[in-house]
Amino acid sequence: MAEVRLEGVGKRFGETQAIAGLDLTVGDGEFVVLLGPTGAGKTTTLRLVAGLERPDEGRVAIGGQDVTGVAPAERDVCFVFQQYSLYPHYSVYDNLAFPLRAPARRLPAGEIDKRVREVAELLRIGGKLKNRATHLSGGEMQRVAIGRALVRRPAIYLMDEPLSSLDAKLREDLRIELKRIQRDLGATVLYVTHDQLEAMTLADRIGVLAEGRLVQIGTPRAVYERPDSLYVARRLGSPQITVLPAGSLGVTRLPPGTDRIGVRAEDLLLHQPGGLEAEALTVEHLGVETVVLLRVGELQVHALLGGQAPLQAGERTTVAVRPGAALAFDAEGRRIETRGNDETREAAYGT
Ligand SMILES: Nc1ncnc2c1ncn2[C@@H]1O[C@H](COP(=O)(O)OP(=O)(O)OP(=O)(O)O)[C@@H](O)[C@H]1O
Repeated sequence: MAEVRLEGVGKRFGETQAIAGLDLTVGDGEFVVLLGPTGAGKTTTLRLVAGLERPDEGRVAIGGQDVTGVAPAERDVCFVFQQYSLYPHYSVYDNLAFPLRAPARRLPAGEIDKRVREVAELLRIGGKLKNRATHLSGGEMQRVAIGRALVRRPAIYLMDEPLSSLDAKLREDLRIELKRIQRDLGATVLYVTHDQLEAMTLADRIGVLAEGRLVQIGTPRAVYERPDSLYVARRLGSPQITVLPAGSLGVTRLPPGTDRIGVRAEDLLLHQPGGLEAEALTVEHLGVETVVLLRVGELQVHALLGGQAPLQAGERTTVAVRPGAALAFDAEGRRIETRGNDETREAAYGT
């Protein structure tokens, strides 16, 4: 595995500046997830690393070697796409073995067999090795597609929403497996997803893209708790952060220049003596937590309560923001950091 570095990379398609001034390093053995809305440049970033696109400016280095002008086949990368691309007439075994049988690799048959069986076990398709690829469920096919990448040991795995075509349960299982496998192999991964749960749980660092620019990169916790901007704050958190004019919801201790506040759903406390009058508009019981949409005067805010909260739609309650938990943003949507604020926040969470 190896470090991958993009320096000052720009890529334009006609009028569209898909990527601009991108500096990004994925450390050796690191799992970096790219997040961003559609068209932000996530796939283009992967394609630039793979060599499927040439940058207009800047350079790409893999393991310290400048590969900007190197053809995809000569780059030591492995791409996993959203949709499985298998050889339909081959068995699962042969699909998995295929990348290892390339003449250039010159791997002994015993070594190929060992790797295929190891990866098949990891992905729990060991019992299906003799099946034709077409005689598998969609989830099994995608496991084989991921397996075809994992049998190799490239400098970096590039994964473009590899789990998005799977059902929720399988997605969760494979997410956990993928993280374990990545740790075991010490693999370097650059991964694209729209799924913030995947981003939060898989990533060592999350990079947030906006219109081809990397607007923030950091650990999932740092990006969630200390987003640089409203744009980033809105990318993580379910339900989404509520953004309100400064002075809303009784939050008064705010730094100078605060234009809007952001309140995470888990930072709203219900049944608070002295809190603001509120009405529950909808109550969603999700098992481990309950999502409540509250009307507070003219405003609507989402609250997230632990467990099965004994609250019903139409019920009245009182609400307050956890002291120090509101995020402050200026008129341009940049977060204003104040020591006092962050200390209070830490005190509020006991961290
Ligand atoms: N081959 C191409 N020709 C023209 N425009 C392109 C091409 N590839 C990408 N683009 C444009 O570049 C921008 C970035 O595209 P990209 O596919 O990287 O976004 P993305 O963040 O991966 O989006 P999504 O989440 O929808 O996959 C978009 O505006 C897209 O329309």
